[in-house]
Amino acid sequence: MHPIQEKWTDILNTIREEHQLSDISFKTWLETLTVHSVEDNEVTIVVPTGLIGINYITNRYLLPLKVAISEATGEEYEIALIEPKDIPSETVQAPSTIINENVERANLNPRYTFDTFVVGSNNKMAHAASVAVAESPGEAYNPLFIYGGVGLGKTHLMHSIAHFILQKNPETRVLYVTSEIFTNELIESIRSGNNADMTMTKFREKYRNIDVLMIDDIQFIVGKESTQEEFFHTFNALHGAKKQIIISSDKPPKDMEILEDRLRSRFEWGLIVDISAPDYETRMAILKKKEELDGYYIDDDVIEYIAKNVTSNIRELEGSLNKIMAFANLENCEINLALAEKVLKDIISPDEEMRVVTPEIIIRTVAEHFDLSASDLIGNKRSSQITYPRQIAMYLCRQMTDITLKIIGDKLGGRDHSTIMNGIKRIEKEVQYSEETREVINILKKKINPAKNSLK
Ligand SMILES: Nc1ncnc2c1ncn2[C@@H]1O[C@H](COP(=O)(O)OP(=O)(O)OP(=O)(O)O)[C@@H](O)[C@H]1O
Repeated sequence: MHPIQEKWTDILNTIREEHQLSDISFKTWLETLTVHSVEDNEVTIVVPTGLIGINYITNRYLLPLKVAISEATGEEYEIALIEPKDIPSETVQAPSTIINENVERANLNPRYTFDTFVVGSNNKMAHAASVAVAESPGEAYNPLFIYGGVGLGKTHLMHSIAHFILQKNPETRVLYVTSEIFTNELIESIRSGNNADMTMTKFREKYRNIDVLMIDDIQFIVGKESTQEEFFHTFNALHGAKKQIIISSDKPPKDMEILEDRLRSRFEWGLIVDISAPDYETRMAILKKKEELDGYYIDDDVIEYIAKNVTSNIRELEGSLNKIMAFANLENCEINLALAEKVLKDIISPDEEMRVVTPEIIIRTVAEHFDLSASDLIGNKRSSQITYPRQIAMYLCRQMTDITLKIIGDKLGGRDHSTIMNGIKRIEKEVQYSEETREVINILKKKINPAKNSLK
């Protein structure tokens, strides 16, 4: 073993001490580095966070690394940073996170910290980019645009960034809002003139007088002209003043069809990272983390059963575990595989005979999937959070049952057949161009009729 490899931990710890690195910085950027080889005075170091990590380390830690290596060995070395994919035989540890116990802020979920975020192959880049932004808001990547499917951890990452920034500097003005809140406040300020709690001046003060703006689920401003217009000016004001902007969405800017081009191009100025569905190992790790955080003890076969069968949505993965715990508490019974199978039979039932699919099953399943109630879908509310699931229900009723448009309309709150037709057409179109919608449809079909629609 080369002396640099022997002394590697000490070299990293020297940098940590001399530069007074926080635990999260150290664990994300340095502790995960491994020395691949040392040849002709060049040290090749593997960076598990890929290109994001390589850029970040080059800017921040290259010199400290050179100095620490030269202090430890008495010789000067050049450094080459490579991605793990360039050394296929190497296994590299994923970056981990730290305990960060004391952060609790209004509007932020206290549990959504880097510490409780499990890093896996599905979110490694998004996590690394988030840590980089948390460490140097307004400098590293601006805006940071995080996209991915439903319930995959975008909000969790955004809150983690906010907690981290506030913990390091409690004076920082961090604002986290959903795009729905942004839109509602804008509407209120326009509608109410100067007599309201939220006048236009107050609205602009609120959104422009801050250091970090986080807008969750930006897809909901698509198609809303005045919201896009105001957001465009908010964006420019903040970005021009080097304030950090973090945006989440269910799809990348290029796939947001009716987004104004000038906004799309701004979203593409910084860094765009995605979060995909977790693999089996990550699902296991997330369940174990939850078990640890909630102080449960659950047999591995139960955890494995959930991880194997609930594959595409982390909210649902956690929900499955919660459901089992709640049932066991209520019934005061032991948590075992048989109980898990019983409690989760609506979600997971691979061996079940093909069930008869009814519109009621479809409506209930779609509502649950989107965290709504069946009466939301049947009712008259027309917000996009409800319209989209309602149209999905129309589409699935058409696809999975033999009933007529008229009966689908009756089941969905007495809607007429042209409304149903339009809803079905919209989803048919989305299925063609949106991978996201295709995925949602697949998941729902599997939930509605697991025996017929198995997912990988
Ligand atoms: N990598 C992870 N480690 C631990 N928990 C996770 C991870 N990813 C997601 N979760 C958990 O899954 C749940 C859903 O995550 P979150 O709300 O962040 O998803 P989202 O992508 O914002 O969803 P939506 O598209 O509905 O807004 C949360 O309870 C979150 O803590």
